[in-house]
Amino acid sequence: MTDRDDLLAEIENKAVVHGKVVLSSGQEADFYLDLRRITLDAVAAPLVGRVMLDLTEDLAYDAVGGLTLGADPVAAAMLHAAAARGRRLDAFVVRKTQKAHGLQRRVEGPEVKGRRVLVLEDTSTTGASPLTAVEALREAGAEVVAVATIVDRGAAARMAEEGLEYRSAYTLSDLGL
Ligand SMILES: O=P(O)(O)OC[C@H]1O[C@H](OP(=O)(O)OP(=O)(O)O)[C@H](O)[C@@H]1O
Ligand SMILES: O=C(O)c1cc(=O)[nH]c(=O)[nH]1
Repeated sequence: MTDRDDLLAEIENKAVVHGKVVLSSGQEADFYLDLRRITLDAVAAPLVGRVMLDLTEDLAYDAVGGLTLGADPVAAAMLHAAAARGRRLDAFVVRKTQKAHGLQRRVEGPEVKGRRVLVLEDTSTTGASPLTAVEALREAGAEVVAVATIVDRGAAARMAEEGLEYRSAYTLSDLGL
């Protein structure tokens, strides 16, 4: 079994919830993928880090993150998996709105200005969330090299429209959904 196989089994066993739900976009669906049950799980999170590093190993970037909250533990998992491989990889968090006090930053963590960054998601349906992150990162002076998600629910066309390189570790068909 590879990390990719092991993570797929973890997602199938722990994250798939059947039943009517309203999604972030307002669309209705018959199932939900609660990837937080994966990215915050002691067994699955280390797999997330390695699988997402493997998925993007041909891309040149040195910081990862995305729109809080779904992207945050994915970024942390990649940071730690990279460190275990002897690679330095920073993480960042894109706030949904700019902080009004303190340093009033929208992108938190080590400075991203002038750096090549990978935008992350746990799952993408319309792609609105990673596009919000892309916009904030470009405003902060970062160069976005690609968007990567654990499970794609249908955002590939939107990403292509925006001219963004897009990777997903799994699609719904991998999950039999
Ligand atoms: O591709 P999209 O249409 O943007 O939908 C997917 C987004 O929805 C979920 O987050 P949610 O908006 O529920 O917020 P959260 O991360 O704060 O839980 C998920 O973590 C993605 O970020
Ligand atoms: O589109 C969404 O909001 C969404 C779908 C899904 O399966 N899981 C999730 O966390 N968000």
